[in-house]
Amino acid sequence: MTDLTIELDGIAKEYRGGKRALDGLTLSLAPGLTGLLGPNGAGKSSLMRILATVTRPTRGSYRYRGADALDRPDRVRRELGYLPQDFGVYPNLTAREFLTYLAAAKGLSARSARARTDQLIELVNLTEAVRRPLRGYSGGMLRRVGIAQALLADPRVLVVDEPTAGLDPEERVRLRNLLGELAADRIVLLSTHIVSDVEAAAADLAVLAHGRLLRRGTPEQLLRELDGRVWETVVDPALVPGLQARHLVGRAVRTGDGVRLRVLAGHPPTPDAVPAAPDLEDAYLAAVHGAPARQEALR
Ligand SMILES: Nc1ncnc2c1ncn2[C@@H]1O[C@H](COP(=O)(O)OP(=O)(O)OP(=O)(O)O)[C@@H](O)[C@H]1O
Repeated sequence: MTDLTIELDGIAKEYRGGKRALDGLTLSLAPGLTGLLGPNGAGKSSLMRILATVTRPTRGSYRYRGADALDRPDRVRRELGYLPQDFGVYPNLTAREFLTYLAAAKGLSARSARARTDQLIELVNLTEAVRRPLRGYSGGMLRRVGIAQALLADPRVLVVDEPTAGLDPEERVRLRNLLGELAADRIVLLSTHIVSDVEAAAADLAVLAHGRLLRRGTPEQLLRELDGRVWETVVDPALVPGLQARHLVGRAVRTGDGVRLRVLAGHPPTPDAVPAAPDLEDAYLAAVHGAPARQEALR
């Protein structure tokens, strides 16, 4: 069988009215969990809709398992599960009714629809809630229903758009773990604008902003780019705007004697600044706001 790969090359997406959501994006994906990180409006949903063949790019090529996916979207659809950001359910149906209905709509026979639905309900841990109408489900439970529907046809690729939005911390962790497990033998692409969503689970990160891929690599690679460039300093609140004008300033925490800031800079931003170990929040900030990475890291 052909290797499970996705290759996007020079993908651009312009919407009517001239809005350019993607601007020459090149990205390849292999089995495992890839975290697609980017601020609101970065183009994440546009990219995911293109992958799911819901929309076509204005330019560029999309290959799935080596074959042209834009020519034959049906081949991709058969093997790709997609959870859109605005996934809606029928509130009066139970999870089992809803999933069985969708399975039938996908062409599964009644018997395999029932069997697959039961299997997925167990996989996403909704067994106890399965007899209750969806209107009573929490945000996290509804996302798990969404993941289950994306898995109905046992896809090789799973594309999930901001699945952790609106979830409480416990639900986030559970969903991340589930996606991590599913990525053992699938391509899983998870978009988010929250670094901690992908910090623990994704060994592969892609940072997108303004329709462009700004960084790609393992968390360790992204962190290494910032070695020696992250500082912590405690300053009087009145000095914060001045520092922000000169440097990229990350997290700020009020302390008894001022504000503790993380600052990204090539030299100590204040006389008493101390070096700090870079974390992924810093790396994300640096990527999105264009702090210069060390030259060798960019090659
Ligand atoms: N159907 C559309 N028509 C016109 N503009 C669009 C359309 N869909 C998205 N856009 C615009 O394209 C840009 C990228 O949007 P997209 O939804 O892909 O980004 P995103 O990273 O998913 O952001 P968010 O997290 O806010 O959804 C935004 O400026 C958005 O307003």
